[in-house]
Amino acid sequence: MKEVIIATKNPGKAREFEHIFASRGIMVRTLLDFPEIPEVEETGTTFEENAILKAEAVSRALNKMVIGDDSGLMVDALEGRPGIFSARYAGEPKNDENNTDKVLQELQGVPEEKRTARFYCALAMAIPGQETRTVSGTCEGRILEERRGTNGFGYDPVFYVPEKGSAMAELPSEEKNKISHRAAALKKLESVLDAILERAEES
Ligand SMILES: O=P(O)(O)OP(=O)(O)OP(=O)(O)OC[C@H]1O[C@@H](n2cnc3c(O)ncnc32)[C@H](O)[C@@H]1O
Ligand SMILES: [Mg+2]
Repeated sequence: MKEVIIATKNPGKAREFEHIFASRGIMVRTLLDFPEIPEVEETGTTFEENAILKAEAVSRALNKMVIGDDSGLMVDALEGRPGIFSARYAGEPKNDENNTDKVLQELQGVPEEKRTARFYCALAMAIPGQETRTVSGTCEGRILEERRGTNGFGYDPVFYVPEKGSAMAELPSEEKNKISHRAAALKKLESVLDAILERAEES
């Protein structure tokens, strides 16, 4: 069976990649399957740099093709924060609940029309002996005043998706996976990825 390795320890992301790839008959493995690989330090100054750091470190460790995902929430009224610091916005250790509370607090009193935001996802594909490629995708929305829904992960309960009329966390995973920043980025990797997986299966 075709297989793709994603350099993530985030179970929410892992689930999404599993769903997206399962529909195409591809099995996903993540760092949750390789507990011996240490967490990669995200020292980059952009989503792309961090995605590359994760993909290349794990690709070197396993000598295989690996995809890294660095993503986050950018809120206009907060000048793009939490941005690349989305995972640790409320401090260490990272905690989705506290991060979401912090964004809600910072936006207290900000009217609906000024609560615009977007999710951003950078993906890096590292292949041994080749130059790493990056792609990105976004998903536009705005920040709600309180949580809605229990699906998804991270900031999904406070992220309203106008085209769906619901919070991201109210959408079933099939719906999120059609419109998400992650799905948009992955679509741009599709053709390259298919070619690589075909070749891997033949050899
Ligand atoms: O680095 P890895 O191991 O992949 O896991 P992480 O959780 O640290 O992931 P990031 O460094 O990319 O940080 C992304 C943060 O942005 C948030 N985020 C990313 N994608 C999201 C999504 O689809 N829905 C909600 N929140 C998301 C999420 O809360 C993460 O903590
Ligand atoms: Mg991280």
